[in-house]
Amino acid sequence: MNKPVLEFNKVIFHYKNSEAPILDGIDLQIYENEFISIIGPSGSGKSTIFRLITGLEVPFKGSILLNGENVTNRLGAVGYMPQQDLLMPWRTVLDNAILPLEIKGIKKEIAQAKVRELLDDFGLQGQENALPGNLSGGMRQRVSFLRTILSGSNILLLDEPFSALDAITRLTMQEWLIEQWMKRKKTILFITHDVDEALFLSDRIFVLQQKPHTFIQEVKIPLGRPRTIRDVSKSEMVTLKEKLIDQLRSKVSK
Ligand SMILES: Nc1ncnc2c1ncn2[C@@H]1O[C@H](COP(=O)(O)OP(=O)(O)OP(=O)(O)O)[C@@H](O)[C@H]1O
Repeated sequence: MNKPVLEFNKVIFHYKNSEAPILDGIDLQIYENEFISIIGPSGSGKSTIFRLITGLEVPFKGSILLNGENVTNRLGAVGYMPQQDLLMPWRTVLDNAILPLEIKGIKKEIAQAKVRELLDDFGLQGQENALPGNLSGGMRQRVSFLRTILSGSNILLLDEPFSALDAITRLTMQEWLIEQWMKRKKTILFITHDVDEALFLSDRIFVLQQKPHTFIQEVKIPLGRPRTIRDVSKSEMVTLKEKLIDQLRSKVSK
């Protein structure tokens, strides 16, 4: 960990059609190769933070720096993977995956060759001509992640990517994601409602409190890497989990 790749400096934000502030002077630093999860009750502002990072929304005051620069159009500068995979049902795996390269104007054959190199790593070997409707949920999310990686950005925003998967597939996908993250040296911001998932994956967890947020509470995960799912059952992790659940529950009941 060294230089911040993403910084919020005193960011104040409310939606145009509402006076109610969501962020009220937030400072954040996210470092190279970090894995950060964001948890918080529904409506607490997790997706709003992603919308600000991508530039879909603009701070009322303050600045957001990406790789040290105050770029106004950040949409193409970060990789964004939405909750729904948004794969085009009429396009094959290969042709869905090449989309970010096509948008950049790269020739179809060159883009396809680049995707083919990655199919093995993404567990999609032999599936390149399959249509999304014939893939399992886990495979669809791997195609979607492959597309996000091909954005070429060092910062990836993943919005609850595994929430629709069954428990076993979800665990396999979490382990696979960590492998890919370590191999590709990306910085990941990951929204989840699942405390276990956040504990297993993250270096730090941002816990969203009551709106408006004047600061964001963060929890450092006391586990090294590589880690296994069993590490999350260690007594210190169980205590941390209970603390996080209590905090989230108290916010919901307020
Ligand atoms: N386009 C919008 N215009 C006005 N208010 C909005 C808009 N989008 C979201 N909000 C409000 O901003 C607040 C934060 O919403 P946001 O979607 O960021 O929450 P979230 O934590 O991602 O919720 P969830 O977990 O349900 O996805 C909510 O009160 C929501 O109603």
